[in-house]
Amino acid sequence: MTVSLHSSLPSSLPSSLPADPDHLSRLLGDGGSDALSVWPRSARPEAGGDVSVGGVSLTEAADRFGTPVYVLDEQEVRERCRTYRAAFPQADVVYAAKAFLCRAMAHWVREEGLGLDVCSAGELALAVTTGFPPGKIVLHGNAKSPDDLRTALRLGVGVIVVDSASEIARLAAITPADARQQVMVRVVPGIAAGGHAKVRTGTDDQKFGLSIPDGSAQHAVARILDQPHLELVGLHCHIGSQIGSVKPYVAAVRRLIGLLARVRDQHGVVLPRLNIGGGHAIPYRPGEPSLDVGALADRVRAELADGCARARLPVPRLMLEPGRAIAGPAGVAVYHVLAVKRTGEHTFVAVDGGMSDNPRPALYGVRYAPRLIGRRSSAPPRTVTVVGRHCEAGDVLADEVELPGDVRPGDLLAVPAAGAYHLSMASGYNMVGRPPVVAVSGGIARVLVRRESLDDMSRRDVGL
Ligand SMILES: Cc1ncc(COP(=O)(O)O)c(C=O)c1O
Ligand SMILES: N[C@@H](CCCC[NH3+])C(=O)O
Repeated sequence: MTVSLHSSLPSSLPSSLPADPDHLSRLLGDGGSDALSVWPRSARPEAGGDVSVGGVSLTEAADRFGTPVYVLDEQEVRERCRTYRAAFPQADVVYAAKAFLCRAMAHWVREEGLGLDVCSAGELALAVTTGFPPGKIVLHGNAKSPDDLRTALRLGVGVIVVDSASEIARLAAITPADARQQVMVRVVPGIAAGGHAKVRTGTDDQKFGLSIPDGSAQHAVARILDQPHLELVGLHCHIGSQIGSVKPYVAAVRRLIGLLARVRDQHGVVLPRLNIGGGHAIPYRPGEPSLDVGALADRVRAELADGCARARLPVPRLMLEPGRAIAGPAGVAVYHVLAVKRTGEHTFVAVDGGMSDNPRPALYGVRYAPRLIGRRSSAPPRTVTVVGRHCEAGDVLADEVELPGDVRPGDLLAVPAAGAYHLSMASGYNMVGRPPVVAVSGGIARVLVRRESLDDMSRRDVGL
């Protein structure tokens, strides 16, 4: 099966709307068929250079909610959840909340049959207080605080993924005598994969997980098996983020099966579950690769079947944790241009957001594809650098992108693929306030998370 999350527009589009990406691009005046490939599939050109998402005009959304504003296409999120469910019908798919979490998001992924991966008491409490079943939640973290662990036990999370030796004793000490907490061990399989050095977590000698070669993973397994109130249900790995190929996952599965076999040989215990984490790549600019979820499902299933047969193990139940690939492509950020500055070599287009709502270009050098919306321009394109409003020269949102040469203050710029790791990593820098999140679906816009106000910020400042 080959299912690409980006390959086509859904067949259920209203017939009055053009369903051919080439046609959409021509209407938008940008020529190539690739131009809309990184937008939510509901994106449509509208009169006067506007674009709608989920049937809602982005220009109107900017007017109504102010800018910067993050627009999240509910159906895109739901369809992405369904793609995973269809590709992995026998597996537990849990959405990695760190990509983006709010109450509505928790509802959507639950309604689509996914579990949730959280990594703090905060993410956990938000999910549970909004009705997410705690048994479908997995708790992660390389340094879980006492509060994280206590909250997880109190609320009854399904699985805690142990990430260090010291965590085992801490967890065992606070697990109630009449309880048995299910745990997995996070293993480092020794595989380098991921879109940037800062997001590669599959190699030894780093802060995440427990190494196989130095014996830490096996040691953790033995210690957990000694704890009467902990039930070891499987192994976990998360090899990195923004991974565009299935090969590293197959290699990771092979190594984890090796460890499952050693656990069986040493302890006589057959672990029933295997969690291969998330990390599936999405394109941020037209032409960039995405991970083929169908191919991943096929190859992982085949490797599990072969590897387990060779090791004479039953095939464990699979778990996976996509974050970015569910939320990322569903989001579009909309900014107003505040200033345009031409220097000797560059044109800087400064917008009313920046690294406080999207730190990713500054952190990983990620490149985005902003576009002018809300008016048509016939001006020839110019290569510009879209920058933010923050007090850093490195506050760049999109380096070296082509925009119409007459881009000017008051214009609107929309940045697609903005749904993951923007607002969840947003900061209070310069006290500009974090932008709102507006859900769009069926022509209706509704605020999910309101804009952070000066009042919100000043209420925390309680000293004199
Ligand atoms: C343990 C774990 N699972 C899942 C994810 C989700 O990753 P992604 O959003 O790249 O799918 C992460 C973040 O990289 C993670 O650390
Ligand atoms: N935050 C990162 C990836 C790390 C994911 C969490 N382990 C990003 O924006 O791409």
